[in-house]
Amino acid sequence: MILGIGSGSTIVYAVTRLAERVRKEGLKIVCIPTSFQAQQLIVTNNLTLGSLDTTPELDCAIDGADEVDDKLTLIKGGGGCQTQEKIVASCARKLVIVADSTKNSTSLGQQYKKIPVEVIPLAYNPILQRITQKFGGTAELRMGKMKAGPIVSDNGNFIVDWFFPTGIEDWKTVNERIKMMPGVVETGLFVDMAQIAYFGGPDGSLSVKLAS
Ligand SMILES: O=C[C@H](O)[C@H](O)[C@H](O)COP(=O)(O)O
Repeated sequence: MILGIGSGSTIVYAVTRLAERVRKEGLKIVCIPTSFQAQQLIVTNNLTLGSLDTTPELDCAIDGADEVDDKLTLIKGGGGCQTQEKIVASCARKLVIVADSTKNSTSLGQQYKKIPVEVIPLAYNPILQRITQKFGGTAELRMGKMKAGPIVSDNGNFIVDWFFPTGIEDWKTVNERIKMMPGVVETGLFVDMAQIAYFGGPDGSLSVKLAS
């Protein structure tokens, strides 16, 4: 199986379990990373590392999410990895989301208040202005906590966080319009990409949401 490996804190649990099964059951799995973190995760768990250069068609990708609505529209990119995550997910026949129950919502904005957008550094200020002029809300350049200056993505770009207003329903159109702005590399909006989401509860319970 060719499997995309997502980024973030939740995917770590899935990869640990996957590595256990590969060891015990001798599963043959090639893992395609979605970030530097995912690559390290694959290597440190002794899984087989692949790339889109050699395997551009994936059976499945597993990833976390910052919020999942009832249509399985996702907000991703809390860790700034949405561009590679979306590329890998777009190459996979199936996208499976693993998250804790706080990420589960009926409509976006109930849990997570912003859409991360990866941008070419030169364009960050015009993009901050265009997004808020077109759609409202506020937007800011993501700054480092330990690093002085802006966060730089794995692709060498900046991240703009758009704190969107309430009431937006047509996320597909919003996503397309933001993507058309010169300098935008990728948004953290994943529309019609995930087929299934698993949510773990604090008591060990599991709930599942399927794309309609
Ligand atoms: O950029 C980061 C990714 O999109 C993550 O998958 C997302 O932020 C969820 O991360 P976590 O599992 O840490 O909540």
